[in-house]
Amino acid sequence: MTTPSTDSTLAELEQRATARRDRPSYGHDALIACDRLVRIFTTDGVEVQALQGLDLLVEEGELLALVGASGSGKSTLMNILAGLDEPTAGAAKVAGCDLLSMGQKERLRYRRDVVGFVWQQTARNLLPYLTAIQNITLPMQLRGRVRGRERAARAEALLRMLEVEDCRDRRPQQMSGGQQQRVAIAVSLANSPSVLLADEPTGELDSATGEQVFAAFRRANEELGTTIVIVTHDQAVANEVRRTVAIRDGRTSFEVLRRTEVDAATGQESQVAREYAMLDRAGRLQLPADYTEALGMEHRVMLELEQDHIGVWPDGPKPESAEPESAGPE
Ligand SMILES: Nc1ncnc2c1ncn2[C@@H]1O[C@H](COP(=O)(O)OP(=O)(O)OP(=O)(O)O)[C@@H](O)[C@H]1O
Repeated sequence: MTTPSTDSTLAELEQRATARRDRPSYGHDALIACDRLVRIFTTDGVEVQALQGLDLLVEEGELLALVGASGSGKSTLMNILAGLDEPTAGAAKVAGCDLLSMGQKERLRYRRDVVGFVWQQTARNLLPYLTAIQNITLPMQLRGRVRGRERAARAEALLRMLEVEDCRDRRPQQMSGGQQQRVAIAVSLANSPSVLLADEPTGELDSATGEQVFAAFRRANEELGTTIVIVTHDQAVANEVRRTVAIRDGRTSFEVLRRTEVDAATGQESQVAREYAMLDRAGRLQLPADYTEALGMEHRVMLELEQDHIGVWPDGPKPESAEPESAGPE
C-alpha cells in the first residue's frame, strides 16, 4: 500500500540521489588529485605497501612541500606523479590527465609537456656534454612547437630569471652544484609544464646554496605561476612554504598551513603556522605519535561527539579532568 508519507520519502530519496549524482567529483577543481592511491611493490614474494590509500589535492599555483620519514612513500608518490611509475589502485589526475589509463604515447607526451622534474642528484638533471643554454633549448627542440629564435629567447629569459646567465655557455662540470640545480629548474620549465616536481633538490647542497636554489623555485612559482611540489628533508625549505604536507606510512597524515597575520594595533606582520590532522575520505584520522604516546593511547581509544568537537580519550575510565573541557562552550 502506498501512503502519502511513503511517497514523500521516495521523492526525498530520489532528490538525494540526484543531488549526489550532480555533486562535483572529489578534487574536480584541483590540478593534482590523488584519490586513495595504492602502490604495492613485490620483491622476492614479499609485498611492500609503499602507498596505502593516499589522498592529496593540490590547487593550481601552489608551492607545496612534502615531508616524511625515510620510507614513508614520498619518492613513490613523486614517481607516479612524474608518469614514471603506475599505481596499483586508486585514482590520480594531473592537469586533467588520468595517470592510470594513459597509454605509452600519452605517457610520453605527459612527461614531455605536462610535468617537469628536478632530481636530487645534480648529474641526473643535465646532459654533461651540453652547455646550459643547449640543455635548456633541447626539450623545446624535442617538442618541436617553438621556432629556433623563440627557443633561444625563452632559454635566455629563464637563465636571467633564475640568475644563472653567467653559466650560459658552461657545461655542468664547469658549474657549482647550486648553479647546476638552478639550470636544471630552467630545463624543467622550458616547455612551460603545468607542474614542477622536485625530489630533494637541495639534498646535495650546503644550507646557503640550498636557500638560493629554493629561492629559484619560489621565483618560478611567483613569476610563472607554475605549481610546484618539493619533497624535502630540509626544515628550512619546509618552513618557507605556505603548505607542508606530511606523509606517514603511505598516507597523508598532517598538514601545516602558514599565513601572514597583521596585528590590528601595531600593524606588525607575523607568520602564523597551524598544524592540521588529515581526515581521509574513509574517515580515517592519524593521530600524531607524540600525542598518543604522551597519553599512553594504544589500539583502542574512546570517542565522544560534542557540539563542536570530538573528544578522544585513552581506553579505560575517563579522567574527571576531561569532563568540563569536553562539555564545550556554554
Ligand atoms: N622499486 C621498489 N621495489 C620494492 N620496494 C620499494 C621500491 N621502491 C620503494 N620501495 C619501498 O616502498 C617504501 C616507500 O619508499 P619511498 O622510496 O617512496 O620512500 P621515501 O619516503 O621517498 O624515502 P626516502 O626519504 O628515504 O627517500 C619503502 O619501504 C621502500 O623500501
